[in-house]
Amino acid sequence: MTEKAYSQDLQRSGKWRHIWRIAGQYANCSIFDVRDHDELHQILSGLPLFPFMEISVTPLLRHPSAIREDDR
Ligand SMILES: O=C(O)C[C@H]1C=CC(=O)O1
Repeated sequence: MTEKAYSQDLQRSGKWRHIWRIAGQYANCSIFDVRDHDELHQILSGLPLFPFMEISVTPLLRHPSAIREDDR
């Protein structure tokens, strides 16, 4: 499976909620909706380019001042 197909399948499933290109870089900023660290690791390590990637992970949670009920 290609990187694009793998990513788009996960986007359709709702696990990979956002993918944004970082302007001026071959890099992206993505938001995943996962159960736990283990699920995130399984998803990231399944990327065909995983062995060549530099990934940093920042856990996020809903902000108490957020006004939208559903950020999807
Ligand atoms: O282009 C990228 O940012 C790398 C990679 C991540 C998802 C995808 O479709 O390609």
